Amino acid sequence: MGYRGAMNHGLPKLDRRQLLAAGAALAAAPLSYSLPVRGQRAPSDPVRLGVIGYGIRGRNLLKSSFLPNDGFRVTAVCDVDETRRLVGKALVDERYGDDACAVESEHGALIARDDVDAVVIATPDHWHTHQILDACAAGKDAYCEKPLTLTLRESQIVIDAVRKAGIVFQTGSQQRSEYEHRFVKAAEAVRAGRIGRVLSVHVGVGDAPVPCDLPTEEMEPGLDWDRWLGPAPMRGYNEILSPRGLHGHYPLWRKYREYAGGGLADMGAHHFDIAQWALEMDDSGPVKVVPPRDPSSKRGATLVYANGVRLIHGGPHGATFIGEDGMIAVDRGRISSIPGDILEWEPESEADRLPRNTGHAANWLDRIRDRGVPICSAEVGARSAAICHLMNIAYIHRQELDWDPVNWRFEGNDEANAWLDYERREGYGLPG
Ligand SMILES: NC(=O)C1=CN([C@@H]2O[C@H](COP(=O)(O)OP(=O)(O)OC[C@H]3O[C@@H](n4cnc5c(N)ncnc54)[C@H](OP(=O)(O)O)[C@@H]3O)[C@@H](O)[C@H]2O)C=CC1
Ligand SMILES: O=C1CO[C@H](CO)[C@@H](O)[C@@H]1O
Repeated sequence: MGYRGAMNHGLPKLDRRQLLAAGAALAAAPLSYSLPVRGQRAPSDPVRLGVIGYGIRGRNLLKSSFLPNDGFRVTAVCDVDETRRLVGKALVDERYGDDACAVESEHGALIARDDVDAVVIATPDHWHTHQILDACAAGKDAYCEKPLTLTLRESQIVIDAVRKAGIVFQTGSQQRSEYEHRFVKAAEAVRAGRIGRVLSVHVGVGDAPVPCDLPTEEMEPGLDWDRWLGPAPMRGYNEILSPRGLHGHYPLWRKYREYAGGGLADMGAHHFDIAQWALEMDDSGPVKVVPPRDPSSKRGATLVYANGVRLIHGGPHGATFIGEDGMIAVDRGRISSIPGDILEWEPESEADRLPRNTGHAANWLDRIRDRGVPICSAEVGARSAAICHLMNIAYIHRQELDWDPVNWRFEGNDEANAWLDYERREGYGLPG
């Protein structure tokens, strides 16, 4: 087909008079008219999903959130490991009673598929930003696991890219939607001043990451190790990073700096996220980074907000809010307060209530349908991840730093601005 035909999109040829008449008719058409997106699909049709990364989280998300929800139809699964993508396909096909689920070994091919409207990204953290940027470039809505990014620079870039692409984006920080809304209740109460002026928030999560020093092991066939590494430095395979077979544990790539932010970011992405929400800092962040006084300490790093509130790494698991008039402690299975009646309260107006979603994936689906903003937008996720990165920088570099959450820079410290990102493998540069 020649160039002219390729641009014709199958429309009948019209002469100038017919074109003018068609233009006038369009101008008179109701403003609510919108062109069909991706074929002729109705808004109520199931959203066709492609899943990138079928590890423990990809599997659990499919089983608990996406396959049971008729608003989604999973059409393709991608994993760098052949066994895993085939097992993913089998799970999907069993659910729908057919053999239709496609498998892809490369996420770009999955994103480009015509039968994929939106993607779920459940790969290790070092891949998130690249896969989000590819979803943005294709204009496909995305749900990406936490921590949304691996570096501060990535956070800034992801916010910008998602905004420009106009995709409906949900970060997988499901504490804002699930766990019987305990975190919603805590955030609502802090925001309403139930503990008085907030003094500090203590977040009990794991350690900062360490450089990867694992020995090289022999690899099973069927794994594209080069793609597993992606932007991270080239190194040999090790089963700790990419366990063989269908494992039932959370792999420990989480511990290593090249791929993740340690235990601190792994659960910190959830609990710092709740702190940011309760402090109404979703579109901003702290302005100071303070390392612990003891240079060998693995707890005590502190971020200070412009209003003086201190966010401290350490304390009971979950998030503990200390205010002038009381405290609230919250984790997935518990919520408590001192005095005890702080939580026996309902917001006075609807404006003070935070949403009680039926589920985190369901919230994404609702917003895909009305093209609204999900509860954990890219900015929310990227800024909560940024808290983890700032905390980790406090442990790794042990310097007091001034942070500018608007311009994403350390103020007056060029050395620190070199820590905004890490050295990526060739071919994995970031835009800008
Ligand atoms: N919100 C929550 O509650 C939870 C969130 N998570 C998050 O989910 C993400 C995944 O974690 P988890 O499932 O534990 O990790 P896993 O290592 O179990 O799963 C990741 C999967 O992605 C595959 N993979 C790696 N690189 C690529 C790539 N470029 N393209 C496609 N597939 C790839 C891996 O392959 P291979 O088989 O070779 O390793 C693996 O199968 C993380 O960001 C984690 O923080 C995790 C648990 C719970
Ligand atoms: O919620 C979660 C449960 O634990 C996992 C392993 O630490 C985390 O990765 C995850 O985000």
